Amino acid sequence: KQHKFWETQPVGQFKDVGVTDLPEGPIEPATPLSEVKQEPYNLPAQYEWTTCDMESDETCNEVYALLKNNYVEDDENMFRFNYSKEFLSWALRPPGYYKSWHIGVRAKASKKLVAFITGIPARIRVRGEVVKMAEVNFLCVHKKLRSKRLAPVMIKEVTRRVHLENIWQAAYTAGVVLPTPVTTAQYWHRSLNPKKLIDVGFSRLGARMTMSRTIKLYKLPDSPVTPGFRKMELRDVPAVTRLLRNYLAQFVVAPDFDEDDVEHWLRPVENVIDSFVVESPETHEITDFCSFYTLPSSILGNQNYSTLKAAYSYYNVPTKTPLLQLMNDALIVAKQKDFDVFNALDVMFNESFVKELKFGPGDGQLHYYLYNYRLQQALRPSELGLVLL
Ligand SMILES: CCCCCCCCCCCCCC(=O)CSCCNC(=O)CCNC(=O)[C@H](O)C(C)(C)COP(=O)(O)OP(=O)(O)OC[C@H]1O[C@@H](n2cnc3c(N)ncnc32)[C@H](O)[C@@H]1OP(=O)(O)O
Ligand SMILES: CCOC(=O)c1cnc2ccc(OC)cc2c1SCCC#N
Repeated sequence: KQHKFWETQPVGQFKDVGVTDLPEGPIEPATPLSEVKQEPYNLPAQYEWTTCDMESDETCNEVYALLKNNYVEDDENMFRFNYSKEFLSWALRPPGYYKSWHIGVRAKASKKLVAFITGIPARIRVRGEVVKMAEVNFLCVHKKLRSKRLAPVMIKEVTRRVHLENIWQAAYTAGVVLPTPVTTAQYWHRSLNPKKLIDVGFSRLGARMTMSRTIKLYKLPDSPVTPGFRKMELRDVPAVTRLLRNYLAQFVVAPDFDEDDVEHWLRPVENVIDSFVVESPETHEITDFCSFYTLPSSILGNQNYSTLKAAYSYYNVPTKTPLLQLMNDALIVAKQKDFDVFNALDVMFNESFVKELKFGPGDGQLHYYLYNYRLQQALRPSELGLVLL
């Protein structure tokens, strides 16, 4: 397969797969800031760059609408991600974020937003090295402007703006295969509202199964079973940071979260992120943690439903409570909050609970990528401790 753009980029190339004497680490060296292209890349004449101020409600609305109508769909065009405005504001404004990395393209005549790409700063540990990276996400070109080679220009422009901040690596995921995945994860889905999932055509009634039997199969208790299971609060940030840093240390690639990161990424935000701790009733020690984020999808072409309410497993840290029990409590609270499905990737130790908790394997895969950083060999998903939004 010809990758005319990606063959020009400092990423693992398919021709190098299997070559093991290449050194692990940056593929190209950092360059002096004076050598970074100072002016934006050229766009086709009728388009212009714009920086999207995600603190502006109006701009947030434009970004929301572009993604709602033009962002990722599954292969059967059954769903399209419908990130909420408050989710986008949360996802794009972590500690130390750069407005200049929220990049849009407008049609000069209509001023309509027609394309988008974002970066946020992150400290990612790769084996023993903590590397400053950009996490690149929300790459989107309006459906009417596809296959015009706009994406490579968007990617080069975000790369240029990241370079201007003296950052030379990036992390990103995609459903498509590009040069060259560091690992490939599989989605797993746990029905919470089986009737709706069958009605939209995602799930099918099992052989010799009635609807009532299916509903009973996925039934969950009304409340969590773990004593001391409660919503995370601001005062839990130091304890959760300790738990999480210790747990993520066992993975080859993982975020290097400090307390400010934990306060932003893991503190509950209604309709965006839900997180829970287990506080021992005896010692009041925080022993476990679990979290999931809210990412609805538009349901394309169904008479009865327009939106799928999906929860996505985020970071979970079991130390005293078995992971199986902790995740079952996460399912219980997700059901309480009226989610239709609970999704998880087979990263970290997620493989250990999916089957027993009645997840089914998805048919989509999520490929993880590093930009300008070579790993000697691909990872198993269980070696990955990174969840991108
Ligand atoms: C040091 C800092 C570095 C920062 C940068 C790091 C890298 C960040 C990389 C970005 C990470 C984003 C992560 C992220 O956002 C999460 S993955 C979600 C991506 N977005 C969507 O799928 C939304 C719906 N699709 C679209 O909007 C368009 O189809 C897009 C815009 C996807 C492509 O627009 P198009 O009109 O369909 O296509 P052309 O413009 O004609 O361009 C074709 C070229 O684009 C390559 N392509 C296609 N999909 C890609 C994808 N998902 N990543 C990277 N490259 C992708 C493709 O291989 C080909 O190159 P090749 O000829 O070499 O094969
Ligand atoms: C019911 C299970 O499927 C999904 O939750 C879902 C929802 N919306 C999507 C939008 C775009 C999309 O494009 C790949 C997939 C979905 C999926 S399956 C993969 C995500 C997970 N888990």
